[in-house]
Amino acid sequence: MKIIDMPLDGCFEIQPNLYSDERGYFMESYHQEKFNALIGADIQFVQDNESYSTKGVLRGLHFQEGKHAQAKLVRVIHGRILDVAVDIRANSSTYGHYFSTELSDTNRKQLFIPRGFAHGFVVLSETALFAYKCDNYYNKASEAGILYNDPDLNIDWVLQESDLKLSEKDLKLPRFKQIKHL
Ligand SMILES: Cc1cn([C@H]2C[C@H](O)[C@@H](COP(=O)(O)OP(=O)(O)O[C@H]3O[C@@H](C)C(=O)[C@@H](O)[C@H]3O)O2)c(=O)[nH]c1=O
Repeated sequence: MKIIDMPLDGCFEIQPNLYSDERGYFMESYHQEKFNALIGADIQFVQDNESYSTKGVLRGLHFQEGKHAQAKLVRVIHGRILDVAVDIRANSSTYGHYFSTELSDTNRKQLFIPRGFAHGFVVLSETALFAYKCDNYYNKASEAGILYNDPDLNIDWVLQESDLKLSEKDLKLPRFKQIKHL
C-alpha cells in the first residue's frame, strides 16, 4: 500500500498492493490498521456506499453539515471517473481550491477526502461502479452541496457540458459563496 500526498492538506491518494497470478488478482481494498498508520489518523468508517452510473452522470458536489460531516475513502470498482474534492474549511490555506484525479478499475487508486470537503465525480466510461466508505452516518437533514459549475470554483469536468447528466436536486444546489462553511 502506497500513499501520495495531494495538493490539498489532509487529502491522500492510496495505491493498494496488487497480487496478480494466472487466476487474476488479489488486493486488500481496505485494512483499518494499515490505512490509519498510513494517513496518520484514527478514522473509524461506519458506512459503506455503492453507486452505479452511466457515462456523463455527475454526482455532486456534496457534503454533510456540522456534526454530521463525513470523511470518505472512495474508489472505482468498474469503469473510469474524474473525482473532485473542494476544500470548504474556512480556516484552510487552500479554502475554495479543488483538485481532481482519475480513478479507474485500471489504476485502482483510492482517494481519502477528510471532513471539510465537498465531493463529486463524473463518469468518463460507458458505466461505472463507485464504492466508498464514510466515517459518519448519512443524515438527510444535514445534506448540503455546491453547484457543479460554480464560476468561483471553475471546475474542469473534462466532458462537454451538454453530455453531463445531473439529478434535479444537484441542479438546484447553491453557489459556493452561499454555503455554510465547515
Ligand atoms: C448518500 C445517501 C443517499 N441515500 C438515499 C437518498 C436518496 O433517496 C438516494 C440517492 O441519493 P443521492 O442522489 O444523494 O445520491 P448520490 O448523488 O450518489 O450522493 C452521493 O454523492 C457523492 C458525490 C458523495 O460524495 C456521497 O457522499 C453522496 O452524497 O439515496 C441514502 O439512503 N443513504 C446515503 O448515504
